[in-house]
Amino acid sequence: MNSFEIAVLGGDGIGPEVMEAGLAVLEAVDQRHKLGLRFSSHRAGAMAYRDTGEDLSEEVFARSRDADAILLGAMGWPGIRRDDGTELAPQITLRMRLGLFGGVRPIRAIPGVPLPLRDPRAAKMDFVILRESTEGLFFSKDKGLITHEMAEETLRLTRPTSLALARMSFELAGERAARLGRPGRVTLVDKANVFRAFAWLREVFGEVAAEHPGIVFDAHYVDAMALDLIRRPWDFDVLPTENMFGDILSDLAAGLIGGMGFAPSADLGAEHAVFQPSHGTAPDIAGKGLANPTAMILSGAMMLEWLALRGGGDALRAAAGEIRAAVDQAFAEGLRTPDIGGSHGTAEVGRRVIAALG
Ligand SMILES: NC(=O)C1=CN([C@@H]2O[C@H](COP(=O)(O)OP(=O)(O)OC[C@H]3O[C@@H](n4cnc5c(N)ncnc54)[C@H](O)[C@@H]3O)[C@@H](O)[C@H]2O)C=CC1
Ligand SMILES: CC(C)CC(=O)C(=O)O
Ligand SMILES: [Mg+2]
Repeated sequence: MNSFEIAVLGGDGIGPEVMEAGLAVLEAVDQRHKLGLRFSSHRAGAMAYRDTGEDLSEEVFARSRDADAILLGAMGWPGIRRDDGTELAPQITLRMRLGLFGGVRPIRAIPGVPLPLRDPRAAKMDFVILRESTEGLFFSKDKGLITHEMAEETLRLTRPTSLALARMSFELAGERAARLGRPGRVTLVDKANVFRAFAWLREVFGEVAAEHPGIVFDAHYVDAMALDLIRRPWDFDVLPTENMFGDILSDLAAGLIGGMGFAPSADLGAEHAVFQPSHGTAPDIAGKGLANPTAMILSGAMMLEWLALRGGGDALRAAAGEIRAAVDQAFAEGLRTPDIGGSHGTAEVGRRVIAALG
């Protein structure tokens, strides 16, 4: 029987709250399908830093690196800062140290969840932001030149990472085209009208596009994309983009499907992967049992699919599909979290999704 060691980093604020519901769902599918999931929890984040002086100790890093996959809640807390004034962000450290360049952030309208856009086509929204997560403007983290007179941060793109991102984009578009029965399309989101780095990135993507003639390739400026994600989000498929652009657009896109509580993510590298909601620690609702754990639950499903691709077998893929179907069914049957005007709290979401698993 397979056995998968999953490192669990609940983190801060609503992180551990949504993690509890996410783990309950994973344990339920594990029991049914005998997936061999073994969870070990570790402390990391802003509160760990406050209490121990380390936000991600070498020991926790090593246990996470050596696990088959990492589940992360959310980390950081506005009041807990480093000496330079920035917040603790061990999730960025994990992305950088484990080479998790591919930030996969799917945006899918869940049937029954009220959407802010009134156009009926909004119910068909199903696209993926592919946020490069180790370079771009975030490359400059802790390296910026800050003096009394100026502050300078640097955006860097490298050829190996850009090629890897392009390949991931076209592979994802190919898989989605086969699954959704529609032509695949990769739309690079950049600012090539102003920065040569992005004109260069278009060329790198063009090289990979030439190897995938069945997939449409085009590019869109990021400011226009912010507009079009509000105006016609149903027209898009796979949207690779630079780290900072992806960070911003993925929150905007989460707003299109009901809020941060519905937006899962996976940070993928060649060897390692972190699965976490796109949201943060939500200090405004932390500790009240109000957080919507759907994003965490769906991130767990993404983890099962990734383990399946790494030789884990079809049971994992089936379990991921069951989780997604159970989430859809629970909302279709009236589950309503506080972020969409309902009153069903974090634990209730977990219970209803588990009940919908059948
Ligand atoms: N990956 C991570 O661990 C991330 C960590 N952060 C950190 O989290 C802290 C708070 O950041 P914010 O800018 O407030 O972003 P946030 O994502 O925590 O919250 C933004 C808004 O979305 C709501 N929200 C977020 N998750 C929700 C959920 N599951 N259910 C219902 N509502 C939800 C919050 O209540 C808030 O109104 C900061 O310290 C930030 O650095 C922020 C983003 C991602
Ligand atoms: C600390 C942040 C960079 C995390 C974040 O906003 C994200 O992962 O989207
Ligand atoms: Mg973000």
